[in-house]
Amino acid sequence: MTSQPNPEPHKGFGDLGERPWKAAGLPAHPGADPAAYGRSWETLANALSGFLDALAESVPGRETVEALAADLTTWSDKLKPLASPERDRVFGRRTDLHGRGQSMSPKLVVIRSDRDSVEGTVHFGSYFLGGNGAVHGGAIPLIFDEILGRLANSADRPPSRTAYLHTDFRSITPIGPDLSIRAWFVSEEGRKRILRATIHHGDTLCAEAEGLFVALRPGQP
Ligand SMILES: CCCCCCCC/C=C\CCCCCCCC(=O)SCCNC(=O)CCNC(=O)[C@H](O)C(C)(C)COP(=O)(O)OP(=O)(O)OC[C@H]1O[C@@H](n2cnc3c(N)ncnc32)[C@H](O)[C@@H]1OP(=O)(O)O
Repeated sequence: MTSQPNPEPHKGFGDLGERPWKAAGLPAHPGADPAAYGRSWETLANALSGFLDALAESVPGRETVEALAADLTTWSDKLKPLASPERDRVFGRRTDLHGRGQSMSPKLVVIRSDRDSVEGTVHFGSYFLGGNGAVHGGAIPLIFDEILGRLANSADRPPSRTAYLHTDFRSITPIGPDLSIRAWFVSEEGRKRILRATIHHGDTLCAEAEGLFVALRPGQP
């Protein structure tokens, strides 16, 4: 399987657009216009991730904790009235940005992608600490589902969902450094797409995964 690298690899990588909703038989929906935000949504997503890392690392005094809780509550109260249906939301839907404009999984920086494979870097901040400098064992399948799921749904393929995701933890995945991440198609037969991925720190294999993604039948959520 060979194809040309995408010159702007993160732009639209795994962008499902309206396909999931169409597959589920829902009408097209305008959604939020990413262009309306300029770079500000990216700045917000970076600030949010940076905040979570700083909070995870800090040992603040009681006054700071109380002030922070009050500030966060003020922002939640401002945002709650702006809640919108899933298809209109921006958080996690900005596939034109590295990291999709969200903080739930670490930022995936796509360096190269084509129809059947993708390569990039991932960096786990302190927010994703399990213990003793190693990434939490649940955060690793999270980034594997992200990269495999996006690749499985790339290049105008009909939307699919993860049926299984098998992860092998080969050595600790360190918090802090940029790690190399790679994913590729193994096979694509009927509705079944099998893909694999690896995470390396330098030459050390940290973790590897295999996922089965099954294309949704019409009306499947
Ligand atoms: C659509 C996405 C919408 C997102 C839109 C937002 C845009 C944001 C942009 C970017 C996002 C980033 C990207 C992330 C992507 C992440 C994706 C996920 O994590 S999805 C959440 C976790 N997964 C579930 O919740 C699935 C729950 N399970 C199901 O819904 C069904 O089980 C499903 C659809 C997977 C299959 O069910 P059946 O009834 O349609 O099909 P059957 O007949 O069971 O299976 C078909 C074939 O697959 C095999 N199969 C199914 N499950 C298997 C398994 N666990 N192990 C082995 N084989 C399995 C079967 O044996 C069968 O094979 P034979 O045709 O007989 O050869």
